[in-house]
Amino acid sequence: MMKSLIFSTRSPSILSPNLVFNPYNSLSSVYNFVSVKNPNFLRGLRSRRPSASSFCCYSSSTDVKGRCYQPEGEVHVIVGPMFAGKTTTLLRRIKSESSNGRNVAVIKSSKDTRYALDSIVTHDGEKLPCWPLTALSSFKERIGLEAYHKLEVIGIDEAQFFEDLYDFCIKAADHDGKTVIVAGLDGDYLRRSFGVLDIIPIADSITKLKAKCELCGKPASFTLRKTDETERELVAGADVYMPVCRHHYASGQVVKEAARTVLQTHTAQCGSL
Ligand SMILES: Nc1ncnc2c1ncn2[C@@H]1O[C@H](COP(=O)(O)OP(=O)(O)O)[C@@H](O)[C@H]1O
Ligand SMILES: Cc1cn([C@H]2C[C@H](O)[C@@H](COP(=O)(O)O)O2)c(=O)[nH]c1=O
Repeated sequence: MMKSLIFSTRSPSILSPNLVFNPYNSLSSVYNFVSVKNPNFLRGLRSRRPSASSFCCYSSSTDVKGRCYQPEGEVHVIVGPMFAGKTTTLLRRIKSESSNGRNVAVIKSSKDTRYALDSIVTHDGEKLPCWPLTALSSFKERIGLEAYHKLEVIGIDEAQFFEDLYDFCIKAADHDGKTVIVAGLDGDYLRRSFGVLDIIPIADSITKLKAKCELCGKPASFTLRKTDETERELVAGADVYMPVCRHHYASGQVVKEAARTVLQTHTAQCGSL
């Protein structure tokens, strides 16, 4: 069973498998108890000023005086090559939002099976429970409508693998008032746009992180695939990929090309014997 998918860094007292109490919540008691499918659901609304005094709409929240308002959504994007700290940054931002009393949930592409199925895991082993999904469109149904409405921050990791990223972010931020924090690769191993760039026009902030070039130690903005596989999507880690600087990306591609030519010539020669 899926566990701990909406969470807080504070320890909640779980009253029943479906009912969780957040002792840190300072708002009226009506907000303290939330029944959801997930046992680790935790309430906590950050005090936010209502953008309009009293209207109720599809995904409204309620302020301390019980007035309905539509919170303003945001989209924040974290990109960079592999090993740059994208997941680490996402994880910290989510933890910080949670510590500030906001309801958070994290999603990752179910294609990423490298370290764990239902957690986002950094290359250093830090982890956080998440919803592994094939499509973002299924999130609302999976989490349940009530829990979705109460959610304030949604983190998305391995975002390059979601085809419906743009539509989801528009809906979540513009219509449902969620803060969406997206982490993923901006470019593939050929340095071609890898999906996440689609949401730049709807983003409030963009952070491009750098890794460390594995060949010279300089800042690395690109991911070099060490193997000969040519499919775009190839889930793997340091066995297949390495972060490199511009110089070593270019020379790495040249070396790969030369190796391929040598191999092809050799195969052809063997075949003609
Ligand atoms: N070649 C490597 N193999 C394994 N871990 C690495 C390598 N290069 C850097 N790291 C570690 O990975 C961390 C970043 O992990 P993570 O946040 O999961 O990155 P990203 O999500 O951008 O791939 C770095 O702080 C570093 O300690
Ligand atoms: C460059 C590149 C990467 N991938 C895959 C490899 C990994 O499974 C993820 C990226 O993981 P990270 O959290 O950023 O380390 O994406 C791919 O499928 N195709 C590529 O070109």
